[in-house]
Amino acid sequence: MSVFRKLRQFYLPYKKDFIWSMIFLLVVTGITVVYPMILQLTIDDVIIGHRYELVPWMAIAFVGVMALKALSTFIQHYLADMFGIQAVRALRDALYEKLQRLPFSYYDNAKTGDLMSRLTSDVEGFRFFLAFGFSEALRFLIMVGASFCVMLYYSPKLTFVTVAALPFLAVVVYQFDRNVHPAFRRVRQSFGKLNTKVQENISGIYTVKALSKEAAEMERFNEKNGNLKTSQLATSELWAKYFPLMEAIGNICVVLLLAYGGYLVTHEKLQPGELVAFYSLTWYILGPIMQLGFTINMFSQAKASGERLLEILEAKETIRDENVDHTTPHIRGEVEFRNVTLYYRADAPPALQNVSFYAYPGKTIGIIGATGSGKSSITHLISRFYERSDGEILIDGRPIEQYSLKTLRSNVGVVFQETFLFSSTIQSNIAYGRPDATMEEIVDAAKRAGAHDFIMELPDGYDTVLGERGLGLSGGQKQRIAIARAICKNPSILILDDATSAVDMETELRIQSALRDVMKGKTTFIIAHRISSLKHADEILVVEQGRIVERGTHDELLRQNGLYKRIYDIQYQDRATVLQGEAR
Ligand SMILES: Nc1ncnc2c1ncn2[C@@H]1O[C@H](COP(=O)(O)OP(=O)(O)OP(=O)(O)O)[C@@H](O)[C@H]1O
Repeated sequence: MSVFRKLRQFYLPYKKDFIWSMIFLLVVTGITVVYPMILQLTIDDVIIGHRYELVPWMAIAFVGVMALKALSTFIQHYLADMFGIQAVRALRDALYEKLQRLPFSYYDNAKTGDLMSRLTSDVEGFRFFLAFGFSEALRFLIMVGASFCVMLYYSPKLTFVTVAALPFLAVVVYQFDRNVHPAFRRVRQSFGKLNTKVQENISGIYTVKALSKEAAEMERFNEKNGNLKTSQLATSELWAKYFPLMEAIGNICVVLLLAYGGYLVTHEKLQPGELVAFYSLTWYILGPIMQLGFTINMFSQAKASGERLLEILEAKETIRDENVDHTTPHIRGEVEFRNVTLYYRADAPPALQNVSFYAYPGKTIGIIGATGSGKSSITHLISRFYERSDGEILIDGRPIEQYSLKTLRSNVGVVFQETFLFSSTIQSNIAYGRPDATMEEIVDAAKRAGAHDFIMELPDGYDTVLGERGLGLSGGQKQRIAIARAICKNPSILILDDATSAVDMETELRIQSALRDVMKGKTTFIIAHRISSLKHADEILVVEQGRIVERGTHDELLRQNGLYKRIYDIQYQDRATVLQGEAR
C-alpha cells in the first residue's frame, strides 16, 4: 500500500472525480441488485397474482431503471477514466521533469529501453488501475455484500446452501492468482527484453550491417520472440485450466440452488419469483469472485509498476542547486582548478588526480593526452556534469557550487565528442540553446562554424529537417552544426571536446580563426588528439592517467622533449622511424 501512499500527490488532487465516480458506481451496483427484485415482483405479484394491468407499469419502471443505469454507467466510467488520465498526466510530467534533473551519473547505468518502458507501459499500468482497479475492487465489495443481503432476506437457508461451494471457488481463485502473477511478470520481462533488443538493433543498425550481423541479430531476436511466445502460452494455459474449473464450481452452486430451491418452491416455502431472483443474485456473487483474480492481478501489476516509477522519482539528485547566488547571471570565463580529484566510482582508480590549472578569460586552453587519460573528465567538471571528489573549482574566483546550474550551464557551451542533433530543422538545432536567437545570429554562428556553405547547398537550406540523430549529414557536417549551436549560445566558456575530429584540417583552421574572433574575452577549451587542432592554444595541458604531466605553449612543450614531443613526432614525422627508435 505504501506505493500508492507515496504516489498520492499525483491522484489526490483529482479525488473529486473519483468520489463522484464512486457515487455513480453505487447507483449502478444498486440498480443491478434491484433488477432481480423487480423480476421477482413481476413473476410473483403480477403474473402469478394475475394482476396483468400492472404489466405496462412494470415495463415502464423497468425501462426507467435501465435508462438510469445506462446513464450512471456512462458517468461512472467517464469520471473514473478522467481521474486516471489526469493523475497519470501529472505523474508523467513529474517523471519527465525528474529525468531532466537527474545527473549524468544516473544515465551512466540507465538503459534507454527500460526507461522508455517505465514512462509508457508502467505509467499505463498504473493508470489502468486508477481508472478501473479501484472501482472494480469497490464494485466487488458492494455487489457481493448487497447480493448476499438480498439473498438472506429472501431465504437464509437457501443462501447458505448456495454459497456452500464458495470456499472451493475462493481456493481456486487463490491458486490461480498465485500462478498467474509470476506468469504475467515473466511475460512483462520477456516483452521488456524484446523491446530492448529492437531498440538496440535500430540504434546500432549501421554497426549490424557493417559487420554483416543481420542473420545473427535475427537469430537473437527469434530467441527473444520465442521466449515471449512461451511465456504468453504459459499464461494462456493457466487461464484455460482455471477458468473452466471456476465455472464448474459456479455451476455446482447453481445446481445446488436449483435442487434445494426447487424443493422449497414445490413445498411452497419459496415463491417461484424469489427462486428466479436468487438465480441472478448467485451469479452476481460468483461473477465478481471469479474476476477477483483479475482484479488482484491488476492491483499487483499496478503496485509493481508504481515501484518502478518511484525508483525514478526517488532517485538521488546528487548535483543540486543549494545556497546558490541567483544575482550573478553572467560569468566572465575565468576557470581555476585547485588539486581536483575525481572518482566516478569508489571501486575504480580516480579519473583525475590533483589537477590544477588556471585559465584567464579570453585564453584558449588545449588539452591533449592518450585515450582514457581524463581529458573529457576535466571539462565534465567545468559544466558540473559530475561532482569533483576533492579539491576546488573556481569560476570567476568563486566556488563553482555558488552558481546555479542554470547560470553555469547557460554560460558554458559544450560540443561533445558524439554529436547529437534533434530530428527538427537545422535552424532550430542551431538555436536550441537560445530559442530567441534571430535568423542573422543563427546564420552568423553557422558561418563561423564553417557550416553556412553546405547548409545553403541543401534544398531547404536552414529549414532542412534532419533525420533522427542528424541522419542525412556527414560526420563533419554534424560536428559543424553542433559547433554553430554552441557559438549561437554566446557562451563565456566554450568547450570543444574532440569536436573537430571529423572535419578536415583546412576547415578546422578556418573554424578556429573564426572562433578567436567570437571568443575574444572569453575562455575556450579544446580537447583534441591532433596536435594541429590545439597548437595555437595559449596553454596546452598534457594529461596522462588523470594527471597533468606537462604544460606550456606548443613551442615550450616541444622543447621539454617529453610526452607532447613524442605525440608530435608520431604525428609529424615518419611513424615507422619513431616507433623503431622506441623499440630500440
Ligand atoms: N561516466 C563514467 N563512469 C565511470 N568511469 C568513467 C566515466 N567517464 C569516464 N570514465 C573513466 O574515466 C577515465 C577518463 O575518461 P575520459 O573520458 O575523461 O578520458 P578521455 O581522455 O577524454 O578519453 P578519450 O580521448 O577516449 O575521450 C577513463 O578510464 C574512463 O573509463
